[in-house]
Parts: sequence; structure tokens; C-alpha cells
Amino acid sequence: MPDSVTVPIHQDKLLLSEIKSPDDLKKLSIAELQRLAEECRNEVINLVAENGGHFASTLGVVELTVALHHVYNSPHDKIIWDVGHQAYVHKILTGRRERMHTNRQYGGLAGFPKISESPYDAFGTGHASTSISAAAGIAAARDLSGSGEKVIAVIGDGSMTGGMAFEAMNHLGDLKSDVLVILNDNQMAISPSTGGLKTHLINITLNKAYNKTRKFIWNSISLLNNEFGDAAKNAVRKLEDGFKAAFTPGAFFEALGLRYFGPIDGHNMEQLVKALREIQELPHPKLLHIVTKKGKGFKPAEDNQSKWHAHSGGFDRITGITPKTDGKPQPPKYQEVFGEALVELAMKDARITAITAAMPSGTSLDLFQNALPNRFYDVGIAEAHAVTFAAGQATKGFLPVCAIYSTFLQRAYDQIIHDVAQQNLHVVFAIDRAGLVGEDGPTHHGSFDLSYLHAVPNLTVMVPADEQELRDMLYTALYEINGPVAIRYPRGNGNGIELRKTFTPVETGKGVLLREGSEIALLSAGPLTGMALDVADTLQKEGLNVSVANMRFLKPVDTALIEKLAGCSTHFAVIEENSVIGGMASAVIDCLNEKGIARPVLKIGLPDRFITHGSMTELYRETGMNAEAVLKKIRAFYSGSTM
Ligand SMILES: Cc1ncc(C[n+]2csc(CCOP(=O)(O)OP(=O)(O)O)c2C)c(N)n1
Ligand SMILES: CC(=O)[C@@H](O)[C@H](O)COP(=O)(O)O
Ligand SMILES: [Mg+2]
Repeated sequence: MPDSVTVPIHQDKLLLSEIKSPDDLKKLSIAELQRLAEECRNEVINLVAENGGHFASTLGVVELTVALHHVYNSPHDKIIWDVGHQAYVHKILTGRRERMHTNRQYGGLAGFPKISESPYDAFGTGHASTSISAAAGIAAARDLSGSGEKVIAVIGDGSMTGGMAFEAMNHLGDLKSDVLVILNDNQMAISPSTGGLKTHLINITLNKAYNKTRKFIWNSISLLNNEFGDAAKNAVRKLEDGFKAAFTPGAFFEALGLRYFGPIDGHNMEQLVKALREIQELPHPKLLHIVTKKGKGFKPAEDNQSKWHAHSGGFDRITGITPKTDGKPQPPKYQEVFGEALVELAMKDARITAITAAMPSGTSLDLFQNALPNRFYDVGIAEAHAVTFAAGQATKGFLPVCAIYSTFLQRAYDQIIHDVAQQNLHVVFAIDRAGLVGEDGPTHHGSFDLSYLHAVPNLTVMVPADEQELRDMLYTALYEINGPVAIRYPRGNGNGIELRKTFTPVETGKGVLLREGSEIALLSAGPLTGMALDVADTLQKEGLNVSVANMRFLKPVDTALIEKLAGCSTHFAVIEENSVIGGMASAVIDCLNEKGIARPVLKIGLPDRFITHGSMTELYRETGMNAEAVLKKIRAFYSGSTM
């Protein structure tokens, strides 16, 4: 239907309440689409103010989302959202409006697109830079099967810095398949974007000379067309192409085989719908560059885009102010303790550098960035590159500290093995968000790092039980070990112990026996040690004599301590916030096997499945990782009954 046809909608009623599926957008006029976009924006502000969630990114693509669902026929046409943290309006418009209040909550909607949640979610996401690869794969399958749908990847400028995005465009150019890549350029990742691509995009957007010349050329073309015909027009077109090739990022994308369109204002509904319609039928790879503002329409978010990337909720819908609560002061977060300790050490040691893959605030490396900017590197959303970049620095005698979330470090496994460990280079991996992370869910839980690091030769792997151990292990990693070292610690607050001013090295490969018992040996990796001690207390009262050991090192694991515990215990239980496969429990079992000691070992860890999203309390309950469940498991294990 043409854009000008209006459907009868009562002005006092929200347009949004008439939208049951994207089909209902097809008949709306540009003015109505614009009004719908505003309603969606308000809806998102209300939702996040109430429940929290990702925020500023969705606000930036409200118009784009409405325009896409107006022009394309989802779910037949496939819209793939890179990262997916910006897909709230997509969810609202695709039949999930009524359930959006459950977003990111246990049992509720996921915070990211998910194939199993809706047929409108063409591809599950959470990690960055996957959308063009997925789109290329879907398009290639379409070309083979003749299913005929359009395929659209929406990717932010931050995610475009990831290697996979370039790999995918390179391949797509070769495939020559009909895929539309929409580059949503807001000059921001979570923090300001970095790198040459960013500069390039700024240049095209701000390059008034180019825009002016382009206008002049096109005006000339029309004149020439009238007076001198097609030959002259083609000549001028070639001139413009040459000019464009020399001065615009379009040339870069076009060299890879994607036809470049833009930049256009991503908040202008008319321009968006026009552009999407115009390029819709072009049967080859193309890229539409749109320029948007992260946080658009919510002043506090526009003014502080990093802070409002995500919010825990409870803020005023107009002012953005979160009322102060009287809660007692919280202990410092692990990441703050790490960030402060690293600055403290780096102030005294010019060899220390800090590397992040687009997560300076999340990892607290922003403290380093402020204190020592010339030794700080934000490499973009490029974990694999970050690791090999660190390896390069290490060959020159520097002490690179690479702070990467556990889940994102999965991207760099080969680089850890091939570039760092095989060459035994002294790179320190600060593995943040190890263990469950809560509402972000399965794409973001750090469930596997102990498993995937365990198998890597030369690597030392440490697991601090509290903030002080984190400080001491960082020191140990930098000054007591000469080779690759990983320290894994969780998201959020420590236990609040008073921190010593000094650093005390931790003896490599040694755990600590915290409590000596005679029946069960309870071995723990990381902050769950506190819970292990409580569990031991309870069991003691029930007449069960329990030893508790803080293992500290996954690799090298303390075999002497395990042997000693075997000397006084009939049963072993191992607690870790990692998959039950391949982590600390495996290390303990291997050790017992190697020493020919037969002891039953209870594995208490994350079950072998992807863990859903929800609050930490709910997830600990669901995975059997809270004290109550752990007690039950140990009692049953000791008494020989099955759970
Ligand atoms: C592999 C990976 N690394 C890091 C992240 C964390 N992360 C989530 S969103 C984001 C920034 C994305 O920027 P952009 O694509 O430009 O989207 P915008 O939020 O600006 O719309 C980052 C770094 C991630 N999701 N995946
Ligand atoms: C979408 C994404 O990957 C990030 O925004 C992530 O949700 C941040 O997680 P933290 O809140 O743990 O820093
Ligand atoms: Mg961006």
C-alpha cells in the first residue's frame, strides 16, 4: 500500500495498541509511522525505567525498526540484529508487547533476540559482529533453496569493528547474494567508538565538501541529461564514482563488493522508508549507512550515552534521576578492585599496559585510561586481536594485562593457544564476569573459562576467593610468574573484607586448607569458598566432619593438598561456578586418578546445559548452586543416596 493511505485510528488511542504484528505497519503513512515510533520510544523508556535493561541503543534505532517492519515482510524476510541489545522495539512490534514487562526476568522474555522465542527473531544474538555472517549464510541457503526472502543485517559502528564483520563482508562480496547490511553509525560502542573506521565514518558524515560536490554533480547531471544526453551523464557519474572512491568510506565497502548507500539521517522516517524501498529490489550485497544518536529522545541518555547503554531501572522517566535508597553501602566490585590495583602497580612499573576490547567501563580499565592514557588500548570489539596484540607487546618485554569478559574471551581461544601460550609469552588475562552474570543470560554467562583454559599448556590459571586474593593474584601474575597467566573473577561486589595496602604474592600452585575435617573434603574455586565454609559449619552441626580447601589454582592444581585431603577424607566434593565439565572438579579427579587414589567425587557446578537469564538468586536456585541445594547434594552423596 502507498505511504499516504491512512487507517482510521482514534487520536486518543495509542497507535501501538492497534499493532498486533508487523503486518499492521504496512498500511501506515509516514506521519503515522513517525507517531508510532514516538510511542515505541515512550514505551521503551517506561519499560526500562521500571525494570532495567539495555536502553540507549534501542532508543537510537526506534525509527529504523519501525521503517524496517513497514517495508519488509518479517518473518518471511529475515532481520538480524547484531548483538541484539537494541531489539526492544522489534520485540514490541512483533507480538511481544504484552510480555515486555518480563524482559530479562527469570522465565520471561530474553534481553536479546532468540530463535526459540519468536519466529520474528531470525537469528539469536548477544555477542557482537555476527549479523553479517549469519545473514550471508541465510542468503546463501535462500539462493540454493529458492525461498526468496530478503535478508537484512543491522549492525552498529562498534560491532562493525569486529573481525567477523569484515570476514563476512569479504565473503558476501564474493557470494554476490542479495543481502542488505544496515550500518547504524552513532559513533559509540558502549564507550566512544575507536579506530580508523570510526574516523572514516566521521569523515564521510561531516565531509561537507563531498556532500556539496555531490549535490553539484547531481544537479549537473540533470542539466547535462537535458542538454547533452546519456554519454555526458555517464561521464559525470564516473567522475562522481571516482570522487566517491577516493574520499568516502563507501569506497571501502564497495571494494569488498557491497554497494554503498548513504549516509542518511536514521531518525528521519521519510528518508529511511524511501531509502529502504529504493534499494529493496537491488539483487546484490549492499550497505546502507545511517547516522543516529544513541539515547535519542531521552535527554539524560543523549547527554551521557555510555552511562545509559544499560540501566538497572528505577529512574524517573523525565529526569532520569534514580532516587537514593537507604541501603547499606555495598562492598567494592571485583572489577573496581582489579582496576585500582592495576593502576597502583602500573604507576610504579612503566612496562605494564592495559588492553580492553571495547569494555573500558565494564572492566574498570577506564581507571587506567584516565591515569595512564598512553599505555591504555581500546582495540574495538576485537577480542582475538586484543590477545595477539598483547602477545606482540609481551615479545618486547612489556607486561600486557588483557581484561576481557569470560564469555567474550571465547572468541580468542586460538590466539590464547597459538599466539600466547605456545610461545610462553608473559600476558596476563584478567577474566571478568566469570560465572553466572544474571539477566543477560546464556550468551553472557562465564560458564566455560575454567574448562577451556584447563587444556592449554604453559598457562597458569588462578581463581581468587575474595577481593584481597584478586589483588595478590594480580601482583603474582605480573611479578612471580613468567608466562601466560589467567585470573578469573565474577561480576559484582566482593565480600567486603578490608583490603591490605600492600600486595602479598601467592605461592604458585598452592591452595589453602581453611578447615580440617575427617570425612568429607570440600574443595572450592573462587568466591563460593565463603559458602563452602558455611555449608561445612552446618554439616558439622549435623555430625559430619568436613575439611574446606580454597584451591586458588586450577593450573597447576595443588596435588599435594589433594593427596593430603585424601589421607583424611572418604569423600570429595568440588564447588565451582563453571561448567561441571572440564573445570576444577576435573582437575581433582585427574589428580586422584594419577595418584591411584579411589575417592568418590561430587561435582557441584553449572550443569551441562545453557543457563537461562534471571536474577542471581533465581539462577543459583535453578542450577542447584545455593547453600540449601549444596547441603542437600552433599548429604545425599555422603549417605550414598542418589539425588
Ligand atoms: C564479542 C562481544 N564483545 C563485547 C560485547 C559487549 N558489547 C555489547 S554492545 C557493545 C557495543 C556495541 O556498539 P554498536 O554495535 O555500535 O551498537 P550501539 O550500542 O552503539 O547501538 C559491546 C562492546 C559483546 N556483546 N560481544
Ligand atoms: C550487550 C552487552 O554485551 C553488554 O551491554 C553487556 O550486557 C554488559 O554486561 P555488564 O552489565 O555485565 O557489563
Ligand atoms: Mg554504535
